[in-house]
Amino acid sequence: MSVQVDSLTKRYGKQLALDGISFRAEPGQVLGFLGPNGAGKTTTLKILTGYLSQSSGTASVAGYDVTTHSLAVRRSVGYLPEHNPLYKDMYVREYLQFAARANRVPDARTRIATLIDRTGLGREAHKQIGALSKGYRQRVGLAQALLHDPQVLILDEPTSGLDPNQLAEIRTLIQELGREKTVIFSTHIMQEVQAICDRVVIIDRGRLVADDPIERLQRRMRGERSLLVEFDRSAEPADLAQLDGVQRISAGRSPHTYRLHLREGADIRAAVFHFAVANQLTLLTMSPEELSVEEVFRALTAPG
Ligand SMILES: Nc1ncnc2c1ncn2[C@@H]1O[C@H](COP(=O)(O)OP(=O)(O)OP(=O)(O)O)[C@@H](O)[C@H]1O
Repeated sequence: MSVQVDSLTKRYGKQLALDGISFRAEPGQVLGFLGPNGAGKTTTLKILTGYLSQSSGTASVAGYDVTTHSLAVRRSVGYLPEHNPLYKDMYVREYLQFAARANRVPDARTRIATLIDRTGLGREAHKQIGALSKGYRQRVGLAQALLHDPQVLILDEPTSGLDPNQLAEIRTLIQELGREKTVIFSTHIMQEVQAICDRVVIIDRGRLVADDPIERLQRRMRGERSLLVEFDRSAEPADLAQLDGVQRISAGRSPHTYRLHLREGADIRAAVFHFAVANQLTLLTMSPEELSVEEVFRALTAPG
């Protein structure tokens, strides 16, 4: 197991920012670390990279405890912080050479050339960092995080503020990196998690609310599955609610459209058809709806 977190808590003065979270991440996996603003994502990632100490609980990276073996942890982990601090007046190549020296990266020249290519920095590599767009600065941060070829890559909101093209490229890169390394990245963009993660950990107000493979998370919420039906005329919602397997009814967006919220495993398609015939209605649409990861996330992290 390359990342192991057990009952981690963190207090900032009186505030409990992390309230006993535990999770694991394995090599060859992209783990999405999801949560609304202030959930505790950055706090967790800083503890994992040895930049912050926990109040209680344990965490280890590549088999090294973050408290007792922080140097070995830093050697095993590549970290892209949320506000990627770069020296703006340095040139890209110069900056990476400087970072490589600081980390005693062997054969730095070749390594830097490989990473400039890998992170798509080629066209911009001759520029000063201050002259780069946000997306290219993120690439410099990624290249830096990868310099010492770490087993574990920890990226704090690596895609925030990128345009759609840059977003697609960085996501592809993260996915590729996930094949060889353990990648943990934080985001509050649900579609991103759906697009590139194998697994998702969701935290909310310092507590873990889900830790599942993407498909399992969706399956877990299937108790809330619904069927959208549309007739040519109004139906009586109270009669529809009588159908076996229906938990409740809500109105659809267009007239004569109803959303039937179903019990887990219920299949009521035939019953809806018979209902239409018995009530002399014409059935125009019948479509099953499944919750997206976004809806699952909202359901799990709703205030209150
Ligand atoms: N240095 C600090 N001192 C006091 N409170 C802090 C400190 N850092 C974070 N917090 C608080 O701890 C909680 C968790 O913050 P954290 O930055 O880990 O959340 P996050 O999930 O990364 O949020 P975001 O998505 O907004 O970046 C927040 O309520 C925040 O205000």
